Amino acid sequence: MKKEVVNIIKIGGKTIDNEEALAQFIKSFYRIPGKKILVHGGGILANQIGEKIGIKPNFHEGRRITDTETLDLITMVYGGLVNKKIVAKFQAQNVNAIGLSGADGNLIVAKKRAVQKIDYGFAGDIQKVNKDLLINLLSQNLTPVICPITHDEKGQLLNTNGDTIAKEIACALQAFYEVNLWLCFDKKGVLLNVNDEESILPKLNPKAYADLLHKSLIHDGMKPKLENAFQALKSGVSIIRIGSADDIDIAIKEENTGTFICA
Ligand SMILES: Nc1ncnc2c1ncn2[C@@H]1O[C@H](COP(=O)(O)OP(=O)(O)O)[C@@H](O)[C@H]1O
Ligand SMILES: CC(=O)N[C@@H](CCC(=O)OP(=O)(O)O)C(=O)O
Repeated sequence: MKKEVVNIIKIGGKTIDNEEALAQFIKSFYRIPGKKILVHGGGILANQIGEKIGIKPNFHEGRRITDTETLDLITMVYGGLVNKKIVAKFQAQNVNAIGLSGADGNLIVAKKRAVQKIDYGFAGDIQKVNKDLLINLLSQNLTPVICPITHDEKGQLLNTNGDTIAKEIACALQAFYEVNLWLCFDKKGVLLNVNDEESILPKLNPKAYADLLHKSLIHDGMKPKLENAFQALKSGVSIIRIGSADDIDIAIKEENTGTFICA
């Protein structure tokens, strides 16, 4: 029997930080047919608000190092400001959205990352996704809007990369739905030259990715994004695309846009 489609879309900090881009994205999201889940980041806003109150951002290979103060900051920014603003904007479009962190409904259980070469602080590695909760919410025509915060079931909140959350949700749901995973960011796709928007790679397979890594053409947040995309591919997620949140309208019309992740 053909499975129903669920679109899992992640938007990043640069879309959230731009009122116009966010409004446009929300309008386009409304037009995507079928069931939908939105995962959002908010890294830029967390950096900006942090700077104002004396909390400096600290990253290693695109992943934030999260001390106690930073954890409080990101809980307020991702779980409060960003999540609730997006939910309200959806309600204005008649999309009945429900905002969740990984602690709500025990949605995402994670383990604090063990200190190895780098101490990432309160960063969570996902152990379990409550797929039954998501299936239940989707069946009631609710649209989950998920912020990048997880918990350890012992009362500790943890910071988890938004692309990783979207990937883990995609993997957890792929046995029940035909999952389309869209990792949206500020550029048109994976670029051969990060300074040239026209150098977009329409397709990327693991071998070509290894080659790009070897040539140091992938850095910052693109590294975790692509690692997540290839893990989703391995787990059997049907369609994985990396592209601009501005181009989601084109993508809905089935026109080629962004970078397709393929085997
Ligand atoms: N080869 C590449 N193609 C496109 N972007 C790249 C590439 N290598 C590094 N990047 C950088 O990665 C960024 C995306 O990662 P990130 O900022 O974490 O995204 P987001 O927070 O929007 O999900 C891009 O804005 C770009 O600066
Ligand atoms: C552990 C880790 O890196 N967490 C990310 C979560 C937010 C995120 O993914 O936001 P963007 O998509 O806007 O980058 C962070 O705090 O930056």
